[in-house]
Amino acid sequence: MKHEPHPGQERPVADAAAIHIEAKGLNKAFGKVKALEDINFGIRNQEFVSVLGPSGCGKSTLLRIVAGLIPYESGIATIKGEKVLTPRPDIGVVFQTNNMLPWLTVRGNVELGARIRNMPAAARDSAVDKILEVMSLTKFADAHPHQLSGGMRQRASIGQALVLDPPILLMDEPFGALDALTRDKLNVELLRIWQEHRKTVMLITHSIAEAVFLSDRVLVMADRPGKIIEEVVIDLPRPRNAAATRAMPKFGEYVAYLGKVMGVTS
Ligand SMILES: Nc1ncnc2c1ncn2[C@@H]1O[C@H](COP(=O)(O)OP(=O)(O)OP(=O)(O)O)[C@@H](O)[C@H]1O
Repeated sequence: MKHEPHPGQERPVADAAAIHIEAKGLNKAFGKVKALEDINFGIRNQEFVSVLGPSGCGKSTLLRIVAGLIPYESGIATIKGEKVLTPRPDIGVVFQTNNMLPWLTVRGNVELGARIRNMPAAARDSAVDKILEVMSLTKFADAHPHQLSGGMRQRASIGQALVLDPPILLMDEPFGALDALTRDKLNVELLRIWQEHRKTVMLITHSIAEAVFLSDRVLVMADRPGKIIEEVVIDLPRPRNAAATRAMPKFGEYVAYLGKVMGVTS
């Protein structure tokens, strides 16, 4: 695997080269189904890495292992050098179907993590206000989930994950259930948040264009058993802008190359 720094990548903080998320020789089976075999990768502090692959290749399994949500058989997964055993407060997780409780308002849902961690009320209120603003949900703070559009619900889910300001964000197809236009808009919002707050991000996606637009690096998985078969450094300049970045010839070249690797284009 290639972990050396690459051109076009700004590293503003001193420990930016530190590996935040790492897997070495990771294996996972569900009964006779070998979901993951010999997975090796590292994600650096503040790096944005996407994982692409066909349905069933083990992407969600990998993310859940890194999140400390499911056990694994052999090899090791680490966060900041510590073996992953259980969920950690320095990791925010966003899933495809949102985790919002229907009887709570948007504010009530977004502040859940802060309440569970016993954040003092004043700090909690100001953290939630800030997140609602960042996610453009201030006007909907008192609405209930069923009153929101799909895109707004996913923004609220991202808000839930961000409220404790975790340095690491794991996202499992967060925009998979949305229409293409809403998805493009949320891609731009996610990029803005990442550019402002610089988190270490692992994003699972089925969209090649989404992966190229957002990422510093893309890992491609194949199935049966789930393996990483390719790693592509996305050397597009940052900050990225939807129209300008997508119009770059290099953007099209990355999309075409990844399509070829995944067998979706000839
Ligand atoms: N709890 C489970 N019990 C049994 N088998 C499972 C379980 N979770 C996942 N699997 C199997 O492990 C393999 C990998 O599943 P996983 O959900 O990680 O794939 P994925 O790449 O995320 O798929 P998708 O893109 O469709 O979400 C599949 O064959 C799946 O059927």
